[in-house]
Amino acid sequence: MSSKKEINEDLVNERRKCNFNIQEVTHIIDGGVENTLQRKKIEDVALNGGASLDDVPEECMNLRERYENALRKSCVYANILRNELLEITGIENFGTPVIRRTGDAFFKDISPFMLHLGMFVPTIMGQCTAEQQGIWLPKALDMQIIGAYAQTELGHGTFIRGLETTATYDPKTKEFILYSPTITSYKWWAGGLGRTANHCIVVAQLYTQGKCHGVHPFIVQIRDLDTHMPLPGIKVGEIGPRMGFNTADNGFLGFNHFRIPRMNMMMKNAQVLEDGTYVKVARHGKLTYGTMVFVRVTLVNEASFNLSKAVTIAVRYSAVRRQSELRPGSAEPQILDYPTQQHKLFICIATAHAFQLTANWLWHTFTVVQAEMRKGNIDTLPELHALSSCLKAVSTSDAAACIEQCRFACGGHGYMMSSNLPYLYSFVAATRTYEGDYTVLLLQTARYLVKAWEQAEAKKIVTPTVAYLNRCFDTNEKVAWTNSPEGIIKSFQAIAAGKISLCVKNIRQRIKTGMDYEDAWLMTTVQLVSAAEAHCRSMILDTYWNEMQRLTKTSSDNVKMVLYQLTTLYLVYWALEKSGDLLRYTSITEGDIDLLQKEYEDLLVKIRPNAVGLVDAFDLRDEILRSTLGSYDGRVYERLMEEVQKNPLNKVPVDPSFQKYLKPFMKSKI
Ligand SMILES: CC/C=C\C/C=C\C/C=C\C/C=C\C/C=C\C/C=C\CCC(=O)SCCNC(=O)CCNC(=O)[C@H](O)C(C)(C)COP(=O)(O)OP(=O)(O)OC[C@H]1O[C@@H](n2cnc3c(N)ncnc32)[C@H](O)[C@@H]1OP(=O)(O)O
Ligand SMILES: Cc1cc2nc3c(=O)[nH]c(=O)nc-3n(C[C@H](O)[C@H](O)[C@H](O)COP(=O)(O)OP(=O)(O)OC[C@H]3O[C@@H](n4cnc5c(N)ncnc54)[C@H](O)[C@@H]3O)c2cc1C
Repeated sequence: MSSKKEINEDLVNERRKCNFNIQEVTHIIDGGVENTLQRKKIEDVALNGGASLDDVPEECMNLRERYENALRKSCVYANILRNELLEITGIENFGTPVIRRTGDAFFKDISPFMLHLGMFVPTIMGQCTAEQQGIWLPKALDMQIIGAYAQTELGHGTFIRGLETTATYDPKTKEFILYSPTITSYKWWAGGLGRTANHCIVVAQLYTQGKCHGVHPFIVQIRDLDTHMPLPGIKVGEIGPRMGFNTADNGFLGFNHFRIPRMNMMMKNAQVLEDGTYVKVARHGKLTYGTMVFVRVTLVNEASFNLSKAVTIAVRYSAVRRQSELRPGSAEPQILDYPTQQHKLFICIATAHAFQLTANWLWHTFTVVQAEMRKGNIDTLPELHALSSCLKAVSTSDAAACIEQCRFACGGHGYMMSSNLPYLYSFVAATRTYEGDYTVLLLQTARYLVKAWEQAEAKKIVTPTVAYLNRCFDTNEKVAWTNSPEGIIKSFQAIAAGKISLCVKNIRQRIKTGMDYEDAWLMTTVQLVSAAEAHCRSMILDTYWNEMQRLTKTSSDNVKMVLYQLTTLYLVYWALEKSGDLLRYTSITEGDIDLLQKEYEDLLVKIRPNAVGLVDAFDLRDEILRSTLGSYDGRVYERLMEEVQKNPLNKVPVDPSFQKYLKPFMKSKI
């Protein structure tokens, strides 16, 4: 066991073995040297005070204490945000992943301000007119008002058109009347709504001049700004303990004929004039869903970031942990030396890279589409919706699975809250559901793919992300298998095209048997989800491979080599995972699959000496990792012991409950 200041000897050796320049890889992950410098500057400012601010671990507090503690820290952090960080990032990057990253140093669970920054502010920016932004945005950025995003109801989350809350315009008073007509119409789940927010965005069915115009967003004050009491006509509270997010005060909200001024309707995309006339401004009906698209785009980055934390913890721990013996009497190996452990972990490093590069690419696409829409061109929105839907679904789902694998890789200690792995898992598990459930979003992408297939069939040129359909359309034969990165990507495109084609065929066959289109679609949805997933995987593989090629063009040879190995590992891993599909849609043989397996195992051996270097390259400060198992110095056992001292149960040698329950119980029966 190392002394307090020393770095664990095994980790020292691992770092000595690393044969590439770690900083170079950090710059690639960050998207350039400038970004790394900016990130470090932000981290230095935000974490200047040591960040955690907790004497007792969050997990040792009761629900109320946890909330109060999270709110206390949120105020400290928000002060740094508004007084110092906003100046560094600029308003357009407020709430960027970099800020989100420093936030994690303050909260193991979630800040009650997260939705204010993550959705309330972006919705004001995206859904308000310039005049409305002038009113709300400065107050929101300065946090004079604190908001939530209340869309989901007790009865409906996925099906937004089915929301029941009504906003009825009254031209006499020039107000909207908000009403919750049923128990299922109560807003449910909104983060920050239960105890913290004094305002929220409410998505409600708009009625004017006796007609319903569908769901629209409104900005609503729900609590008095001085007393924080709910305003008359508002019923608000916390929904209760959940798997994670326990400090986010997710809330419920009901309206009893609650009035708001006309101008509180967010009017960028549609307006209600003083006399009650409804005017549609936007050229696309779904622009009111804009905040969701934005958050889905950022969630791909979240998936990568959280996974990079989990795998940093698990790889460092696996270098420190020794277990079993390979031969009788031999020294216990580091568990990282077991190929099965490498199999669990190296794919997680590669996945974090794949999602990071895909997230950067998606963010770029998002900004291009936004710029086009500002010019009045909405043609690229459907493609962005299809892309962000499937990438959000697959990245959050894979990240959750990988984080759980990192926990498995840490054995019993990984189950400790102090490892931070359970927190990471519960956070990322929620991202698979919120902002659009996994299956539901893949089905949105499937709609787009079926249409694209029909266009390809009509010999029309389809959009760039589905361009492979034009190429694959005429191929009746299986695609020729070649074992190369390009060959694997092409094969995945063939799988996607094959699955989409089969879906279209099955839908048409079902219609021929007398089903209407909706039923034929419904009966094909299991295959449609699979087709959308295949399309998404082909895109991730393609983006990861091509972006890594581009980004390493000027890198040193060893960096090129290790990143090539990692990218190839990712491609080969997925080829093996989907070998059934490859057998179906390409000319791959059993012998080829054996070769792939051998290549995969060889790659594990090659990557092994650089494993710790690769996770060090994520450059995650200990304050951000917040893990007894994953710190840079590898003092795992000392930290686990230190944590025990902080446990309130250990403050007295005999717990008072002994006299109260245990002793009488033991004496009660002879
Ligand atoms: C101190 C603080 C510290 C740190 C904080 C700092 C910073 C924080 C920054 C980042 C944090 C990161 C992330 C976290 C942030 C917030 C997230 C937290 C919590 C989650 C909040 C929520 O969950 S909010 C609720 C979200 N709800 C949903 O997502 C609902 C899902 N359902 C839908 O999206 C839709 O209903 C639907 C897509 C399922 C279907 O809609 P609808 O029925 O209306 O449509 P149709 O099926 O009929 O389709 C019609 C056509 O419309 C197209 N369509 C659908 N949606 C869109 C869209 N969004 N854009 C464009 N087009 C769309 C559809 O494809 C159809 O087209 P056709 O051509 O085929 O007809
Ligand atoms: C931690 C957390 C935080 C949240 N924060 C917020 C917030 O701040 N604001 C807010 O408004 N909401 C919030 N939500 C709500 C969240 O957006 C919804 O829970 C989510 O969109 C899923 O909707 P649902 O709960 O209605 O699930 P459901 O739609 O009821 O899904 C249940 C099951 O039915 C399936 N299903 C549903 N529809 C279909 C379909 N058409 N085809 C096939 N299968 C289908 C789903 O795949 C799923 O398996 C939050 C949720 C969580 C868990």
